[in-house]
Amino acid sequence: MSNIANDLQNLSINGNNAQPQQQSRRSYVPPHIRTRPQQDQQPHYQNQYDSAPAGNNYGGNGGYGRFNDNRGYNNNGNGFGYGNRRSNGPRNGGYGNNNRGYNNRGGYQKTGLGRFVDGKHVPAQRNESLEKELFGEADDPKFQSSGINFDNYDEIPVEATGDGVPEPITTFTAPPLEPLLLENVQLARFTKPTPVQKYSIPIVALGRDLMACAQTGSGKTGGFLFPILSQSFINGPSPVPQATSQFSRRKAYPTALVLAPTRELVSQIYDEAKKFTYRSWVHPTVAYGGSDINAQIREIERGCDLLVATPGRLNDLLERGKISLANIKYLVLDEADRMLDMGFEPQIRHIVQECDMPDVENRQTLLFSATFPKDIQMLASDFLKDYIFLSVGKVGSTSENITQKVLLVEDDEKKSVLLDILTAEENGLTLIFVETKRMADLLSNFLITQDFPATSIHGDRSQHERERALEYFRSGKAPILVATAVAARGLDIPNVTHVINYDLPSDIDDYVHRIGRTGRAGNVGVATAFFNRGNKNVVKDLVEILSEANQEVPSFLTSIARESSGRGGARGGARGGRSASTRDFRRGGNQGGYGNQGGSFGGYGNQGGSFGGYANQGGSFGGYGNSRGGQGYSSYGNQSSSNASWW
Ligand SMILES: Nc1ncnc2c1ncn2[C@@H]1O[C@H](COP(=O)(O)OP(=O)(O)OP(=O)(O)O)[C@@H](O)[C@H]1O
Repeated sequence: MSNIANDLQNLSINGNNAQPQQQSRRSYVPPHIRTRPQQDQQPHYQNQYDSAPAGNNYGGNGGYGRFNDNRGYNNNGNGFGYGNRRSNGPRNGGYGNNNRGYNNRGGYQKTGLGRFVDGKHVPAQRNESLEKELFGEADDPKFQSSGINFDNYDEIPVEATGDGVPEPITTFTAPPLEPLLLENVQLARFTKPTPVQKYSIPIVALGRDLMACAQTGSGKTGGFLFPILSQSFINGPSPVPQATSQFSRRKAYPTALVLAPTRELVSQIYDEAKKFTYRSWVHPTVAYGGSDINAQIREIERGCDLLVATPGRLNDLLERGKISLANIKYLVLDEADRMLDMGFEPQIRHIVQECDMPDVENRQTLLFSATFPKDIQMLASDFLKDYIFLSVGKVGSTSENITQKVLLVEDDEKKSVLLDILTAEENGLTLIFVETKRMADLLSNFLITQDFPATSIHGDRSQHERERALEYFRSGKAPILVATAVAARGLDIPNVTHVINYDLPSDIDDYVHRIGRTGRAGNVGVATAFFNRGNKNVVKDLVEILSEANQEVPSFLTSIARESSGRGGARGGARGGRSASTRDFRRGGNQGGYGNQGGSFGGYGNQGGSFGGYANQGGSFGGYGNSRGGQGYSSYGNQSSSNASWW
């Protein structure tokens, strides 16, 4: 075995054993804390545990934004934060004393934070090294740069439905964007908005709720970050409720909450948030499971205006009283269809409806995804008020920047076909999706023994191993990553040139998200799927997806699709078929389909009743209501929660 293969084998599976001793003894440091410049960490640590230094010691620290503000800590007179609390010193400030909430709280400022003074946003000084860290330099391969087809996004038809849809913007300008946000967008080298951004910016500025569906890799993250940050920079922080106890003083009151399904995705959104909040008063924070909660709590206590979190970890923080949602103005569900399917829906409902978040009328709710099955759209209406539905291209469609190939490969031939493909690969990163965690391990080990530099990511690996696998993949040290569905959504890794569906997923929407890891930001990519009769359940949808994106549909696929619909048994799109979920469900003209949807939902719960069965069950909206509360729905829930464990 080659050296690199040896190396990678050590890294690949259960890498703990293979770790050099020295490294394994080091305690785990979450990635968002790892990259913090040294000068940042030191004062904070002291500040938190030692007795507080005099306020003005900090005042001189250029670049620390609010420290220089006489109205901030210094003015409150009590020195800083926690040290002070411990020593029971007089604690002035407190919450609600002024409108700058967090300024009174911590004692620590991250480099580059600005202030909001007398109704005006005062950005912090520029900081060259931080800028370089956040935005890189032109052509830096670590950062995704837009590809040759970026301008083609303009040709994708956009449909915005709902009352009073505002005109989209066509360029990034201030106004309507707040000037600092515009500067940060320029630092990120974004020259013009993608379609979803063109619409979301004025929609959010108008105070409207939004359900936005746009193709993978077409800038949805900016689609929610830009308008929320722009509005926040303009409006400043909300006053923080008066503290009722010593403990509640340490609670964070974020203005914006972004929820996403995986740890890696929240981490990535947080990195984006760091770029676009650069020099602003908005302090982004991240919280996700699998890493030290106390470190996250300390971060949160330093200030948390925009929180990016996975639902499980957020619930934990809410239970511990570390976060209050009472000040939330903006709630975002990224990958919203996943967040509202039965794996996550109870947790989301708890966070949104059973804690202290303002109700739907008193917050703005933004849902984003590349896919929005109709049943999920219906469920989502519970969380939205008079919203605008935005679809860029056909809902759930794939980007034409991805060349899709489907090969007929029997299970026992998969390994050898895969080796052929990988041998022919020249450069770029290859992401291989399998259905089970076990298979992810087996296949990555197999590839390593064949001298292919591979690693794997799945839910049974520790957070440390998951992050290391991604890091090795991103950097090209292990240009082959074998993954379960945990890597299917949202991840934005530059230079992924090939996605291989070694095992096809059973839900076509998962296919859409998986192949969307390539062909992003106007770049091109290839997606290859291994198909055999075991995948009949997705054949119809697959044919539809390929045709919609002007891809070649192999003849074997058409005939298997014909066979399947002839028998009436195999139908893709477990939740109503693609044709039933391609637009705003509120739009009339297909009430019948709506009824059918209800039926099919129940059918799905029953795990694959025949098409005839669906038709019989459907036909009324009441059917949907019944299935939601009844057998069908809970079966569906089980299915999805098991999803969470197999990814
Ligand atoms: N206006 C823009 N100009 C250039 N690049 C952009 C622009 N907006 C976003 N990008 C880049 O496009 C890439 C994809 O964006 P993003 O991750 O937001 O896609 P997405 O639509 O959320 O995809 P997914 O559905 O997979 O989550 C990112 O690298 C992002 O930096």
